[in-house]
Amino acid sequence: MTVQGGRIAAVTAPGNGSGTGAADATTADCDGLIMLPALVDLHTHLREPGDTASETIASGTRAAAHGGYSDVLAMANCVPVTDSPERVRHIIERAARTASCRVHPVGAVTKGLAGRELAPLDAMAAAGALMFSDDGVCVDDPTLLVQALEAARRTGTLVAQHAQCPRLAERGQVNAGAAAHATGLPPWPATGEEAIVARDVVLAGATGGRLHICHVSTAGTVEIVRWAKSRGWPVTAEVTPHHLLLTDLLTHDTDPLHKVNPPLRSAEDVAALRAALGDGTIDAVATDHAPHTASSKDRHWCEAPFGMLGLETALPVVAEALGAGGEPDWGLVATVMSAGPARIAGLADVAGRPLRAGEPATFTLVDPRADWRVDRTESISASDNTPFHGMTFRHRVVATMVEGCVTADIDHRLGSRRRACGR
Ligand SMILES: NC(=O)N[C@@H](CC(=O)O)C(=O)O
Ligand SMILES: [Zn+2]
Ligand SMILES: [Zn+2]
Repeated sequence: MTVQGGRIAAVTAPGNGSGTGAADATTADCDGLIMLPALVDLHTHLREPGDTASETIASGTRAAAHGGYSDVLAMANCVPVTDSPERVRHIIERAARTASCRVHPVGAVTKGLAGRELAPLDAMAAAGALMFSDDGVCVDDPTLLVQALEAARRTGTLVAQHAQCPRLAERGQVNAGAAAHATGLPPWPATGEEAIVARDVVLAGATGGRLHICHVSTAGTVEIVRWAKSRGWPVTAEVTPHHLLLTDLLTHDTDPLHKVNPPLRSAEDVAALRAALGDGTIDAVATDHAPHTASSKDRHWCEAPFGMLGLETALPVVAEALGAGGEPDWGLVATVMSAGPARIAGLADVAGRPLRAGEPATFTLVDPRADWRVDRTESISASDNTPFHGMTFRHRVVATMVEGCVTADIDHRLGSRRRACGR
């Protein structure tokens, strides 16, 4: 491939020379690597402002670039909450100065994520918010959700719901069933997710406002989303890499590294989630990258916060989950990690583009023979709460380019462009 002026100038077949040879073009030896459109994450927690000990826009987006991402949507549960046009603009301005990938703020649905009063959604959309979510908590009041969905329809945005019924999952810590029995910890039942999703898809259908379901974790939710889509309702859904690979068996050890919302579920749920990605019921993989400091995670399970890292390991984990130890369907991976999320966020003009001449040079390179052993001490994120520590993955992201600028390059294959871009 040849890149010029931030765009793909020519695509050459493997082993077929290096393109145009123009003086200002850069070529790199990528033989044996897989090239994908750079990834788009609908669900990242960057923690800035508020909790910069666990992550900053700079550290989180560096982790994103090393994970193959060109774009992340930054969730609103910062301190202060992203619940005003000023807060949206503040994040856009901070990202312009410090980020290694494009950052798109998510606006809160309710002021302070308190679930009582609608935030100024129209003004936040005008300021650049692409999506609205109270993620971390559920928008429990259906009248507020209806108003938010109406605002989403008016502004061409969408509402992402953290589906967790506050009453049904009130004290929930681990998946209901075997994990709750083995650990003695309070159960977090599938109904706590499914009851909210069933209600909300009806509201999306009634209002015509686009609804996105965050981190789907159960086979029952998959069925509800499938039903909603069959009715033509404006519903999309995401699944996390960890819910595609890990099961609730891991939580039996009560290591808070395995504590996440929603909880890790059963092997049957994992199988249903994989199948739903394959048949299009689930539209996207989203990391729900949730950094937490070592001191906050190094506590008894019940006192530790929910959440795990995701950006740096997402691609290898998804490749493993979908490829069963071999090569996954890379077309499917590109759809669910790049083009699909770009379309949902309204970024399809700039992200998730096909890799052909004339398109932006925005791609990621994957080594399919890396046998990469994840080591939490090498985390690029400011936190290291990965549940994949010590696991070996066949694939590894080795470089990322966004509009011709190198944003990650672990083997220095694309080195010359980094200097040209001043990053
Ligand atoms: N997923 C989590 O377990 N935690 C997230 C919040 C969320 O996504 O619900 C966080 O912000 O830490
Ligand atoms: Zn959530
Ligand atoms: Zn989240």
